[in-house]
Amino acid sequence: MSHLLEVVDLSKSYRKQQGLFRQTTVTALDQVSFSMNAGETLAVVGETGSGKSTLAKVLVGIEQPDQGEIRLAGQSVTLSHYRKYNHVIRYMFQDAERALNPSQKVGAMLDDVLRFSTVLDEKQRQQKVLQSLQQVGLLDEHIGFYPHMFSAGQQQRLALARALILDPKILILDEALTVLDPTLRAQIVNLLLELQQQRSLSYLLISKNLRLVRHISDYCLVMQHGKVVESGPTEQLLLQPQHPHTKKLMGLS
Ligand SMILES: Nc1ncnc2c1ncn2[C@@H]1O[C@H](COP(=O)(O)OP(=O)(O)OP(=O)(O)O)[C@@H](O)[C@H]1O
Repeated sequence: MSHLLEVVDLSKSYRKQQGLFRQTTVTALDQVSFSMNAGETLAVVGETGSGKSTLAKVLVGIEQPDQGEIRLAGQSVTLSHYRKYNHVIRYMFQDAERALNPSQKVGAMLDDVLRFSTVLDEKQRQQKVLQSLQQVGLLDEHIGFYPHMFSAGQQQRLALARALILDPKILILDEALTVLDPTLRAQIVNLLLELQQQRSLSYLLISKNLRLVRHISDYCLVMQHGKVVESGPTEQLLLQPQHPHTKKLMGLS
């Protein structure tokens, strides 16, 4: 049977202007390959600039790869299908507060996602909005709130509701829990684990927090300069790191 997500030889470079006349090329992804199954959590770790966020952006179609292939349940995905597959992979941004439009009420914000990506009628959309708030522990009355009226933890829940409203199969958490204090982080992690069990959701967790990676991920990719330098089951990888970069991230060298 095919994997839920297969990434094959994905590469992406950026051109950077240096001064007036010089351009340099930065290789953000260099032939990255991996796969993941339904209900699994894959962590992507690596130092700043190793290509983690670029990988996330390519997966959700914000950036286009130069080369390589993304397959969802065995089917090759191209950007022209973005509207179709943006249901399947959703992205949860680093900073929930900044990612939420401050001038839009919660109900309208969630409704916009449905209006853009589904053919549901108004009543069905309203039901879906309420459902998505409830599943992350928010209340029906929150539809009339603006994002700034929420606490940091509630904003994180709201960002999660927006990411989940299209019933994705894969959720990318790009340092999404970094800004939270440990108590709030633990609450959101528990919620994520609950949702994963209920819906067989897969997470791609981008994090520098190796304790979190150890706690919630099944597999781990270690990236350096756009390449995957080590990968494997998280427990084993963190117990017996082989690559010098993994050891450095763990503070062992
Ligand atoms: N839009 C862009 N234009 C030019 N270069 C970029 C762009 N986005 C990323 N880069 C470069 O690509 C490389 C990979 O960046 P990326 O943000 O993917 O790394 P990262 O591992 O996510 O880093 P961090 O942990 O700091 O978020 C870096 O050298 C970065 O400077």
